[in-house]
Amino acid sequence: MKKKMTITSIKKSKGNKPLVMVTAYDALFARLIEPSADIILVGDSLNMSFAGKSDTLSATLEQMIYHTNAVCMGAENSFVICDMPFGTYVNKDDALKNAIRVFQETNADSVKIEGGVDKAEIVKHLTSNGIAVCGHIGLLPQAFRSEGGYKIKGKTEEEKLSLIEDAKAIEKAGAFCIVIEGVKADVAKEVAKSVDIPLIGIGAGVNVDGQVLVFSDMLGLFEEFTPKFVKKYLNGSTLVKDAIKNYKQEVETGAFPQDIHTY
Ligand SMILES: Nc1nc(=O)c2c([nH]1)NC[C@@H]1CN(c3ccc(C(=O)N[C@@H](CCC(=O)O)C(=O)O)cc3)CN21
Ligand SMILES: CC(C)C(=O)C(=O)O
Ligand SMILES: [Mg+2]
Repeated sequence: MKKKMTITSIKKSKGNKPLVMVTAYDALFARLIEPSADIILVGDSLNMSFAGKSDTLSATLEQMIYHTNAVCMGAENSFVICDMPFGTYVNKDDALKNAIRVFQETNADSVKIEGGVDKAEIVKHLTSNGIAVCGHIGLLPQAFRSEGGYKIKGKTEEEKLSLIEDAKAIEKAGAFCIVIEGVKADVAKEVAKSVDIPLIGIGAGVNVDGQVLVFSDMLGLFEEFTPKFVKKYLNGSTLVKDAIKNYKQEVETGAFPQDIHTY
């Protein structure tokens, strides 16, 4: 059986072994992902990939708690991180109240918060009250509407310096790791070198301390869009559609059910 990672072992992995993070939204997939993943992220991307919405902004705390419970049921030996959804950490009191709900109502090991220098005080308030926090810097999906799209970061010297400041501020606030999303690879490499906690990349190149992908993207199940950073390790949608088509044919021709499926 797999040994569950801890805050300490995750921190120690920096410079030793890349961390493997995958999202999951339910017990079924969490169980399939658990053997290979170091960390399972219950991402608010579930609002798109599970609930069919066009961005993450309308995900609710109740939804995140529901899905986190399902994931924890399927992956009892995995370190589980629950994304704090949009609007649930606008100030430190709200953030703590809502993160405590996640800790009391699920078995999550940590929460994730989007933002850098501007969120450092909130991160500090959570970590000093017993909530382990994973940061998230660079492209922030919850800023989709305010920024008018998903914008790759680190394209200017100014952006590079501000990413380094973000990482340092989140580290100083007590976070044990940081997701860095949609950042030029050479810049992400420098950001990773500027802190002692692991930086887990998504669309941030290979010179970081780990990688995260959305499971439905990497399994080729999500057809709405495919960011450049996604590699499809399975032709999921083709396999599923072909299987259902096969079932349809067998139902319509009477080839299914056979004797072995019949009482
Ligand atoms: N299924 C899924 N996968 C994800 O990776 C993901 C979600 N959902 N939902 C939340 C956010 C949104 N993410 C996204 C979505 C789109 C792009 C995208 O279209 N990127 C463009 C580049 C944009 C630019 O150049 O500024 C691309 O071509 O990759 C990136 C990240 C990452 N997250
Ligand atoms: C893309 C990952 C890092 C995420 O935040 C999510 O799945 O919601
Ligand atoms: Mg997210």
